Amino acid sequence: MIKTVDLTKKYGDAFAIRSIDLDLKAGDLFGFIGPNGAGKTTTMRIIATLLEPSWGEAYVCDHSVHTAPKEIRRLVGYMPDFFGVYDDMTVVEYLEFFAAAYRINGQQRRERVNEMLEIVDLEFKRDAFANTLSRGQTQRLGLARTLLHDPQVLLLDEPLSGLDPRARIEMRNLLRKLGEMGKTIIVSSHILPELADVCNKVGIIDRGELKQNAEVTEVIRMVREHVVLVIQPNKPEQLNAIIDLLAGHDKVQNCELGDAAVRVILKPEVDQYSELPKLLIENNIDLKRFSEEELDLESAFMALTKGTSTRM
Ligand SMILES: Nc1ncnc2c1ncn2[C@@H]1O[C@H](COP(=O)(O)OP(=O)(O)OP(=O)(O)O)[C@@H](O)[C@H]1O
Repeated sequence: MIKTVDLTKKYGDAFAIRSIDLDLKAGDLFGFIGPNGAGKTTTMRIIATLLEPSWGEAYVCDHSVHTAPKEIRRLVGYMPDFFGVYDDMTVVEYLEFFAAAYRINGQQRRERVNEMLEIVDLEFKRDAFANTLSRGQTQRLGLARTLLHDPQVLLLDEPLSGLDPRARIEMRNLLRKLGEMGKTIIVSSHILPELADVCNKVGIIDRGELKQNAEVTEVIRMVREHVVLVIQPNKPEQLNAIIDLLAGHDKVQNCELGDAAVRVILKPEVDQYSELPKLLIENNIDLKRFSEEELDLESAFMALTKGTSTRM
């Protein structure tokens, strides 16, 4: 769906981006994370055919930005980080104006605009002046505008920035919904946790270079060399008995006593451990919880990118 090869943009002697390789499939939701000035906007503007690379290639659905920019523009919806709304237009008029620019006319235009308002949950503001919307509502209006021509690919530059926590949750849910609709989405942010639970792939860009680019599940796997079990008995007085039973086991590296549970770190490469719960039950441990500890994406990335810019 989106592919870039050795994509590079220089301004004078300075590299805005350097040799960026991306490969995104239909339905991918790619979190493009990096500090201010890292090169996110530059990359997205090149894919959107708004900026020419110094060298390298970018393809959308196998169309090259060099040879088929018109085709790409039909396939891509780009939402810049800042965009203006017109003072004297209502929400509906604003969307109708842009729908007309996409040559969507008549009854189809009205239907399309209504559909977009429903997707971004702005029907209740349809007759409000666009410049009276909150920041979150304005971002959703921008997204509705970006979706008007039903693009397969969405490039969203910092859609969560400046939103309050509630608006952020709403926008994240909206991103999920668009992912479920099968769109391929690149969404940028300078804050990792904002995107951690929405995306299936994540890349970290820093000073123009892509430092990490992987499936979210892969990142977690790379970081997690050891399976960590969380074992909680119904009766806290059995915590020590759990440690006594497991500490010397040949699959167990270490046990840590917590307030209500024991964390059991297995030896590297051990991922089969069915004998452990059996052992506990045979020794009359009354188990409330026996599960693998979940690792969140932020911790995973922090572990992987030690030494990367601290500006994030
Ligand atoms: N027209 C330009 N002339 C010179 N340098 C530029 C130009 N546009 C961008 N740059 C530089 O290229 C680098 C990448 O900028 P870019 O806007 O892509 O970063 P970004 O990751 O999108 O940052 P932000 O989150 O602040 O938008 C920056 O160092 C920026 O100063």
